[in-house]
Amino acid sequence: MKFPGRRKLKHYFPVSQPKPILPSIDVQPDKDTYIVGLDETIVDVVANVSDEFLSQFSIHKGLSNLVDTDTASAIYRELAAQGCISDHFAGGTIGNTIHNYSVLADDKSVLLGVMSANITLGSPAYHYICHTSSKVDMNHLQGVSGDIGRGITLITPDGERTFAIAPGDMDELNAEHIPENIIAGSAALVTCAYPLRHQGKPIKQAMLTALEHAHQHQVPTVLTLGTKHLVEENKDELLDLIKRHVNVLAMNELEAEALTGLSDPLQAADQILEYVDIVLLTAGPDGMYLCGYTDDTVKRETTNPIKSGRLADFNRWEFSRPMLRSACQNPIKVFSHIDPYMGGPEKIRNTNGAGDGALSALLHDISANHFHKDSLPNSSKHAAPFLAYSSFAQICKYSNRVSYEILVQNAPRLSRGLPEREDSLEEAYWER
Ligand SMILES: Nc1ncnc2c1ncn2[C@@H]1O[C@H](COP(=O)(O)OP(=O)(O)OP(=O)(O)O)[C@@H](O)[C@H]1O
Ligand SMILES: Nc1nc2c(ncn2[C@@H]2O[C@H](CO)[C@@H](O)[C@H]2O)c(=O)[nH]1
Repeated sequence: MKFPGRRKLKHYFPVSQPKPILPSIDVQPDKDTYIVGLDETIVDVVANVSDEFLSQFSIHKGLSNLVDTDTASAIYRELAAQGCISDHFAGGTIGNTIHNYSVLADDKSVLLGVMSANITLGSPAYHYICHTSSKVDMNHLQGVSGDIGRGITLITPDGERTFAIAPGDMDELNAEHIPENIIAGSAALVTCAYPLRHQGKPIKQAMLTALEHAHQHQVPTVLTLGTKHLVEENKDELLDLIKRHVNVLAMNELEAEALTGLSDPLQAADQILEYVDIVLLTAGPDGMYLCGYTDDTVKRETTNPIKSGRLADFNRWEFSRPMLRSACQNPIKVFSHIDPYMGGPEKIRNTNGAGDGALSALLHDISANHFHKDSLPNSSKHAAPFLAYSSFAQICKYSNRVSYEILVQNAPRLSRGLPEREDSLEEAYWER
């Protein structure tokens, strides 16, 4: 397990202070630290198109649109005819998140979902496996006779990404295929709201079963909202699911507004904290918010400049570490915000996966805490039952840095981890 590291506020990078030494003799190698992700298995077919192309096929810009096989084939034919397909990547919002987690933590994650039982060269399943980290354990996938999903990812000239999803067999995951013991031993279970839009498909029950197992075994549950119209269309069901089963909720500002009716991210996060323990809210060029709870007795005041928005002095306690609300005797709400790292890349060609990247950093911090607690249960770091290894402010910096990396790489999955120390930072920073 690689640790998330410390980052200076100025650049949000790791600094050179010595890292805590972890015990080497008493680490039990057979005691894995891992997270579990449940997803619709999707391969992204990436193409650059005009805004008119989206209108031609009645595709809503910026959203994830479900399309039938005929429409997907027609779009694909048109893209091939125009010669604008630029790549095939493994995708799926949770597939991306756990791949990135495994790259950042240099450690194992387990993917639950379906996979074509017979994989031929060049098929969607083939591309999925080729582009997934070898640290993602795929031994618990359920075999299906058909194809996994295809997510035609249409990038418009402004860098915005829009999906046309042809589901294939991606929603055929059965509840009987969910391994309770694997979930029970994990540091967190992460899944997304997308299965809710496939009423009548087995994946929805599989997801609920996985969440119930996690809940039963006190494994933190993490849900990402996916896309705005999914939230609008399934709001009541989603809220019910969130209140019953979810500890950490991740979303962008549009999804937060769809859920709460509040366009101000801080106010939306404040309301969502009535249902969950941690909110990760990304807001594109406005950066991101990480909000949650800590106990009044262990709260820590920030030394960063105090910020005010719709909530006054909202980041005052951002140096505190997250806790479950139910683990606090006197819970207080904590809010942290960060602007995009270095103002964001100079040119953004494609924003696909920036939010997934932020979530993978938060998961890394949660699992590092789990690992540290297993290894050194008497450490002062565990004087209270914290949910994460670092403070809200520190996790914000880490998540933001990972989002930046996704944006500059122009791909939703990290091809390498972050450097421990970025020595050339000063030159790179001032040269711009
Ligand atoms: N235009 C931008 N300029 C600077 N930074 C950006 C921009 N867009 C995104 N970012 C960075 O990436 C993070 C996540 O972006 P965003 O809110 O767009 O995620 P998202 O909509 O959930 O993306 P996805 O669903 O594709 O993963 C932001 O918090 C910010 O740090
Ligand atoms: N699981 C799932 N992922 C999706 C869907 N639509 C888009 N995505 C993924 O979202 C990722 C970006 O966040 C892309 O890599 C897409 O594959 C969907 O309907 N289900």
